[in-house]
Amino acid sequence: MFSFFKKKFGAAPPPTSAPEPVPVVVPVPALAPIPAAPPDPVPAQVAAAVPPELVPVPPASVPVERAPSASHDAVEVPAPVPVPAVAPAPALEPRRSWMEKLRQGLRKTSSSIAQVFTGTRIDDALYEELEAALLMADAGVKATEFLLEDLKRRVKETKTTEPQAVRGLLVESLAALLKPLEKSLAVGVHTPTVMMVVGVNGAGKTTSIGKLTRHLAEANQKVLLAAADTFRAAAREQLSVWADRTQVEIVSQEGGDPASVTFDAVNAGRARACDVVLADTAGRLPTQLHLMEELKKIKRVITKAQADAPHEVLLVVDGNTGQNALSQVKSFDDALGLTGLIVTKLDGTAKGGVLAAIARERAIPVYFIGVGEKLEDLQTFNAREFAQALLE
Ligand SMILES: Nc1nc2c(ncn2[C@@H]2O[C@H](COP(=O)(O)OP(=O)(O)OP(=O)(O)O)[C@@H](O)[C@H]2O)c(=O)[nH]1
Repeated sequence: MFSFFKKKFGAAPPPTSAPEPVPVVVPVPALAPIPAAPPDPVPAQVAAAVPPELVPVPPASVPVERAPSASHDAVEVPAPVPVPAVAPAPALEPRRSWMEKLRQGLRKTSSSIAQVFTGTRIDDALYEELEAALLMADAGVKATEFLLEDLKRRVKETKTTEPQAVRGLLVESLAALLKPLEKSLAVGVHTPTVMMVVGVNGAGKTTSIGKLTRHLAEANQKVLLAAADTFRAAAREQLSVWADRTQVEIVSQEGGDPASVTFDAVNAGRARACDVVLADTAGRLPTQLHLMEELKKIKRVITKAQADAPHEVLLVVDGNTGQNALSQVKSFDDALGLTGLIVTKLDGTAKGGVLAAIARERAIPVYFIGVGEKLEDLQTFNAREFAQALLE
């Protein structure tokens, strides 16, 4: 069973519309393995509709896991004791296969960097080659400068003399640079947690929402999807397919105002006691100012439906676009105030260095990275794993 975030309740929330934020979130930093078999028996018609790589899940009405709670009208609510999340048994095999996928996906980026360390001496030529390789990998000037400085310091401090050992030190430098991007997506503090997902056309928004919904449903979260891409029928259909597969509800409307669809969805999510409302928006370029205004309107309207929402504004970026992805991060962040990123399509890219550029120039948490179209190809971001996959 997946549990990359877990809710722990110290007490049941009061039945009013302004609940105290009693729930404590204990995020688990890494994804547990994908189960090889469905955890529960599922109706035949559901099983038949699900493609082989997906495991059917029980309906979304599965009760949310809550700790035994105090009485509703108890005046003194004991402070919730932060209970360590029940970490899944170390799932070495699946995580290892994820590392293999990541390594494979980043091979185009990593092979040119690996070349740098094939010589016998640590000299200016090595650092110059490394600089060129990092720039070619779209790490950007600032991150490249930072990494070179940091690496030279480590080489000096450790009195390293072997080029291959320098490679190991670069893993340390890169892992340290990327570390601030590492953060778990948490749900459970707000009911529902409202997430708005934005990005340019084809970045992988709908696919990522589908995968994320699946992970959430697996963690017994009741999810409602808002198809706020009201222009493209195919986008709504694509989201409906994911909703069917994951047995979650969807609010969708043909040709309507995306803000009003989202407003209805958030209200429905509140009325139906959903844990998460995920709004898929239409793809747009940051230069299409009227469409960026539309996104701002969707965000404002979400706040009207639920005063403290949206809790997450997630940008999905195509990692294969390198420095372009960085400029998207900056533009969408300036317009909307992003809370997290999902970086897709890191499979087969020569531009995997872009995460370093993001870390150095606009360090917005990367909740997930994607290396393919299958469910298991979207996983939590781990700085050290990424650095190792890229450089070792
Ligand atoms: N190789 C690869 N393909 C991916 C990944 N994530 C998504 N895709 C594919 O990218 C294509 C576009 O994905 P969508 O989810 O439709 O993108 P979108 O951002 O919702 O697109 P619009 O609705 O047009 O804005 C699909 O064919 C996905 O299967 C990934 O990590 N790797």
